[in-house]
Amino acid sequence: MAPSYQGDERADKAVYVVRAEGTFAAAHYLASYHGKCETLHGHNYRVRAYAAGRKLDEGGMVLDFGILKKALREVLARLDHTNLNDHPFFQDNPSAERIATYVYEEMVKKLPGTPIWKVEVFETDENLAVYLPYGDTLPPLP
Ligand SMILES: Nc1nc2c(c(=O)[nH]1)N=C([C@H](O)[C@H](O)COP(=O)(O)OP(=O)(O)OP(=O)(O)O)CN2
Ligand SMILES: [Zn+2]
Repeated sequence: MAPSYQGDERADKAVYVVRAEGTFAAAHYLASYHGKCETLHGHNYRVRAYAAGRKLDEGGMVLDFGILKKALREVLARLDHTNLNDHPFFQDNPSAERIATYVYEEMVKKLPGTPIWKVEVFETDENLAVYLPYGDTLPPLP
């Protein structure tokens, strides 16, 4: 059955979003921070990556969850049980924001051409950083 909006202006704007989630455990400290986070400690990070698209394939999918999940888990596996301060990308301040940026950059390398909309990094259940590479717009969608 055709979507109910077919033929009106929403047909050009409608977007599908799919999300994958993964976790990793890592140590870090924030070298430029003045407080308890400047000493070495650890987190169980939860990371969500979102991909977007306007069109569904013949299987009715914008992107197979499995493809997104595999890429995310491969990226997170490289961070799991490491000291994030050893990783040059984080410049001795592995904030949740920098981790979100890193995950985005690595996801784009693994899934070229797949529009990654945003990456969320939960340091704890309460502490969340979000990276929106295209700000308040969507990435270019095919
Ligand atoms: N914008 C950001 N702020 C902070 C980050 C960050 O990545 N981005 N990170 C930290 C520290 O990593 C710290 O471990 C977590 O912060 P904080 O909430 O202060 O500490 P707790 O999780 O232990 O929470 P309590 O409420 O104090 O128990 C700091 N800021
Ligand atoms: Zn921390």
